[in-house]
Amino acid sequence: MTFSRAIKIAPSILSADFANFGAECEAIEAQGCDWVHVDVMDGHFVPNLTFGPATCAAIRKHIKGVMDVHLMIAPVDPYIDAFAQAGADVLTAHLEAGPHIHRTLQAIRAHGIKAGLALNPATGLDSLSYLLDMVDLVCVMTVNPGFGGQKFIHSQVDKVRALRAMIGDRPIHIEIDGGVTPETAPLVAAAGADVLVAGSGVFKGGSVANPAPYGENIRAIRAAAEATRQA
Ligand SMILES: O=C(CO)[C@H](O)[C@H](O)COP(=O)(O)O
Ligand SMILES: [Fe+2]
Repeated sequence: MTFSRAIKIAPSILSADFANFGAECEAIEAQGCDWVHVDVMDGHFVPNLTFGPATCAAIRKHIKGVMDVHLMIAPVDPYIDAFAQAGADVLTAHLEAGPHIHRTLQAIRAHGIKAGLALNPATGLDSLSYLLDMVDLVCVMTVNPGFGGQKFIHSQVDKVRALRAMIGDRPIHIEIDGGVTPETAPLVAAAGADVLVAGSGVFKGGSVANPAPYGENIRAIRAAAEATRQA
């Protein structure tokens, strides 16, 4: 993975057909997405359950590009090895998921993959200043984690702007997760985000049998984000 601040669209398969993940991943890649975002939920850290490392390993075989795994689980440390071995290119843990996030990030990087740090909407940037040499991606949650299809939380745009200033020239991605649409994408892109996760915003209107809407949705989000970058 070479580092670039170009806009990347990362569809969240939380909004895909759960009985058809392989074909869904192939469809969104064929329709022009950049990364595939995989949401792991444990029913404890967040009030919803999805799947574990075996499903991630199965999905991996159907993704040619970057598999971006978002762990919404606590504790997280006992599962880092399993998700790394499942083929994650980026493995993201939550700052709020345990008392030893520095150790968690070390454990992810020990696998030679990118370490991501996710922040809930109510979490500030203070602790991050001590972790900047340990992260390859910071994920700003623009919804409370746990469900797709929620409304974008506008207070997070200022956080993205402050994060952009804090990161400076370091090769760290800023990822936005939750409520991304052609209306909200320009706000976060202008503030400095480069990875835009979108679940409902990409999958709406389409299916494996009719994937063209996936491409239209991806292009609409990308165009809106890129327009504000150039403005
Ligand atoms: O991590 C997540 C939820 O916790 C999902 O990635 C996120 O919600 C994407 O879904 P949508 O674009 O529909 O908001
Ligand atoms: Fe996510």
